[in-house]
Amino acid sequence: MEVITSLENIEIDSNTGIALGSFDGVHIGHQALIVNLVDVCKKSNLKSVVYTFRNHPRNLTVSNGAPKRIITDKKKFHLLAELGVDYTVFIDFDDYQRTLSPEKFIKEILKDKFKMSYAVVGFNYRFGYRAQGDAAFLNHLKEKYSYDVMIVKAINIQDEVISSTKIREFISNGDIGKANLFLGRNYSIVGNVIHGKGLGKEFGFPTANIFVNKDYILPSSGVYFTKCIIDNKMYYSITNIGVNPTIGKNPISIETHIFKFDGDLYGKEIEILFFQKSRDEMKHEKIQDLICQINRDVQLAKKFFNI
Ligand SMILES: Cc1cc2nc3c(=O)[nH]c(=O)nc-3n(C[C@H](O)[C@H](O)[C@H](O)COP(=O)(O)O)c2cc1C
Ligand SMILES: Nc1ncnc2c1ncn2[C@@H]1O[C@H](COP(=O)(O)OP(=O)(O)OP(=O)(O)O)[C@@H](O)[C@H]1O
Repeated sequence: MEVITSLENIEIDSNTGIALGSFDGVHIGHQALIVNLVDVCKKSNLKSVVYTFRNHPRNLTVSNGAPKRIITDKKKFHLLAELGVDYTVFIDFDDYQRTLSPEKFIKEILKDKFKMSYAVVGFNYRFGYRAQGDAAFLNHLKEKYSYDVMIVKAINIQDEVISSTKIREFISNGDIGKANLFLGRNYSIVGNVIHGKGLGKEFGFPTANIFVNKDYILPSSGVYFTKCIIDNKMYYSITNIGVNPTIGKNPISIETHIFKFDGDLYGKEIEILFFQKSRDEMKHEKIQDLICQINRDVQLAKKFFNI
């Protein structure tokens, strides 16, 4: 899959089918839409394109700004490539994009630059200046600009429409089961290992502390059953997210105790896959109580993973 970062000199050697949206999380609804896109493109000899933005459009359009992100750009590209997408457009949502009328967006970008013959959008997709365009409008102009439109109906799980917004809520409430169900895979955090307080080793539970930038949504503070991917190898682990109240006043940290691992991880990128929340973070009276509790946490994780 090729990532297109500028609208200048686009060189795609055939007409295209284009899916439109932010696709944060690439959840089950997004996946269904993209499977349809790739399928229709294969049948009609078109290149498949996902048209998305580097920054969330709500950055420029609403006062409380963009929502926190679920996945990294790298992970998004990886998932889209796995689904068979040929090109992902990944450009800045700037004033030019923001002020384009829906019709101009169709003509000047989708038709003139990408030779679009098929548009694939969800039931609730909106686009163009002040979100004036929607799926029905895209349909309305299809003869004028000669393209077809597929409007994907709402994909639900347990009578709830899947959306990135709901998944962010599940994650921040620690409802990992629901987040995983809607994502169609384990929710995960990717980040580089940084230095922590250096106390974990003393307690007998060394932890890899992960740096995550503040643009990302985080699970509620507490202890989670997790697995870690390090250099393409999977390990069982247990992860604490919180301010470590037993130890004093600390900024929020994400730290993972990895089972059967004792290598040096500083500076390395690791991925933590979340399975279930076990408990909330607590302030213990004594350090010894915290150590006993972590021991119990580890036993529960081993039981959970059947190891
Ligand atoms: C499984 C697990 C559970 C934890 N639970 C708590 C907790 O309930 N309360 C708390 O203050 N700290 C908790 N911690 C965080 C420890 O205080 C932390 O690992 C220790 O301070 C070492 O931090 P460091 O990696 O920055 O050296 C937990 C850590 C782990 C790995
Ligand atoms: N559950 C769903 N079923 C079908 N299509 C969907 C679903 N969710 C999103 N889509 C479609 O996928 C494309 C990308 O949508 P978008 O990135 O806005 O996702 P979203 O989950 O609705 O996000 P948010 O909750 O942040 O608004 C759009 O065309 C949208 O209509």
